[in-house]
Amino acid sequence: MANSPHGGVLKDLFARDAPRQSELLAEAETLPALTLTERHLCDLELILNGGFSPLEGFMTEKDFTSVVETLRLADGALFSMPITLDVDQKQIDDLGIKPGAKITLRDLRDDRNLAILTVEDVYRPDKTNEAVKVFGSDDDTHPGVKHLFNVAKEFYVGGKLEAIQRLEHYDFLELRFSPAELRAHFNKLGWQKVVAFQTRNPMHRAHRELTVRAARSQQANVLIHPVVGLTKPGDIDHFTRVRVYKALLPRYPNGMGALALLPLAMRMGGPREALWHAVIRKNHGATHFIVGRDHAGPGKNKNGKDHYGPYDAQHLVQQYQEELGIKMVEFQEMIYIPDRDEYMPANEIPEGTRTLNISGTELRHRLRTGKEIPAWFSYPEVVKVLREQNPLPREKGFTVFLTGYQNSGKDNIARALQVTLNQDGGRPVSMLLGETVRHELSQELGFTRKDRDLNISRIAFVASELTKAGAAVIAAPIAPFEDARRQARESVERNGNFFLIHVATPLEYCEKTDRRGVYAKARAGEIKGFTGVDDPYEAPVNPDLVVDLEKQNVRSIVHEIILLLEGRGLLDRF
Ligand SMILES: Nc1ncnc2c1ncn2[C@@H]1O[C@H](COP(=O)(O)OS(=O)(=O)O)[C@@H](OP(=O)(O)O)[C@H]1O
Repeated sequence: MANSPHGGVLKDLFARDAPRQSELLAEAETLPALTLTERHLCDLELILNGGFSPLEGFMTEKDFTSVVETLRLADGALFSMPITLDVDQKQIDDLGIKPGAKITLRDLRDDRNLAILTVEDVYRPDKTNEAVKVFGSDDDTHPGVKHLFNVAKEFYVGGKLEAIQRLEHYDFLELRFSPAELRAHFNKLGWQKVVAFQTRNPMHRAHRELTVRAARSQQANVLIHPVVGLTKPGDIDHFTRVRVYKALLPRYPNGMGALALLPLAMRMGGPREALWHAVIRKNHGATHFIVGRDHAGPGKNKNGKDHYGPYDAQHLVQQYQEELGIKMVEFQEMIYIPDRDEYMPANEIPEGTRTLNISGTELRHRLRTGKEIPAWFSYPEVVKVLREQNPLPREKGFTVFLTGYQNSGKDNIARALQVTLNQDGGRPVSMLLGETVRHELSQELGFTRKDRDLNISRIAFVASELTKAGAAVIAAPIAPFEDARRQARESVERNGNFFLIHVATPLEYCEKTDRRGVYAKARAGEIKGFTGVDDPYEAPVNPDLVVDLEKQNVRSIVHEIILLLEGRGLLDRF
């Protein structure tokens, strides 16, 4: 049997309200609707499916104050994290949010109505007190504090919820289990004891050894229960992590491990967060919960010290585990002993034993540079997933952006560069010549500054998307304005390397060698606002390379560009 839910009853509001779904759907259409943020959606999903049992809605002022001050709801049940719905004055006025009113809660991603909230109260929290009591300080280097002060709105709305329909997910559906589903799963498997492991990071061999040991010590099974809602800014995206967990799962002894995803919005609240995590795992049927060193820690504070002591979280969970009815398993750091080719808990290793470790920084370095990641540290199938997510420079796209006067030779350089890159292979090469873009993307645009800027921003958008997809992009518009070129760089650099090449062939030379007679027409006033004649060209301030076709030939210029690309490892073969 799975562990009993916190408070004895699983508050599965989806199940409770399912018989009234059509009625609630119709009612929701008639009510003012509040569009929820990503964070609200995570909280809502876990209130509606019972992950936050015994909650049946967002906290009223009475519950909020009690949780902040005493780690308990007003009725005395343990609950360490405030779960609040924040709104601003305009939303209160526009939607008529007041005690007794009903509000539809809507999904920002697809506009579906998810729940109806019956407002009990609207209150203005003391955020500084909340930060200090919940997170331990008002230092906004803490992501939870930062959210509270900079993102959360001024008022909280408390009240009970009625569930209309589930949030739609499109990724890893087979791994998304509600508490009821997970409990049924454990019961089906006959699992009596389940040790839950919380994580927001990829898992390597040390984590596998640790969880297996934890399970064996309790004669239990393991639930890998990673957070796929919101984690710490800068974390590895959940898509990659879930692929890692899936790759790791077969490495557990036969039938020992299960994997389920938790759509939680973490607050990085250390001890209080650990206790909250334990409640959530109990609601999902776990009997044991692993709490490690610096559990849900947010990192360093403004004085460069950790926000929490390394074992604060363990101490708090320990204090309440009996009352809560879920047993904490302490996470001992697992260290590799090369002479025995095995992992051991840090506190059991005899002094003087040779050990090996790879730090997070070192791992990132090895992934970036393609250096070996040994099998004692991680399984090859896990490393493969991480490598796919950290392509080496030679596997990444880039953009070469040539700017210069009409007939400066930029188009010829672009074509010769295209041939050279095609010869070497490895990536698709995409050309965005000024003329092609004007014909395919910007037919309606003229040559005012506004139109030229819009033309360049379209080129930048396409170049950026192609760069993301791994192509070598060669763009060659006149692009006479610094600002537009800078924005193009910013846009592409979100996805890969950007090289600005100033084709600085002097205007006189461009004009002298113009076989198409375009400059002559511009001089004669037949073309107005022509760059170099009666419209400005701002020379780039920080080009990556300056070339000049009056002094160099196309071949030597292309060679210079190739050297530039090589210098960044983009053309490496090995
Ligand atoms: N007023 C004016 N100023 C500059 N250029 C003009 C103008 N009118 C037409 N053309 C022809 O349009 C081509 C340049 O367009 P671009 O898209 O590269 O210019 S920009 O980057 O948007 O400023 C370029 O053509 P190609 O040389 O065939 O590319 C110009 O000859």
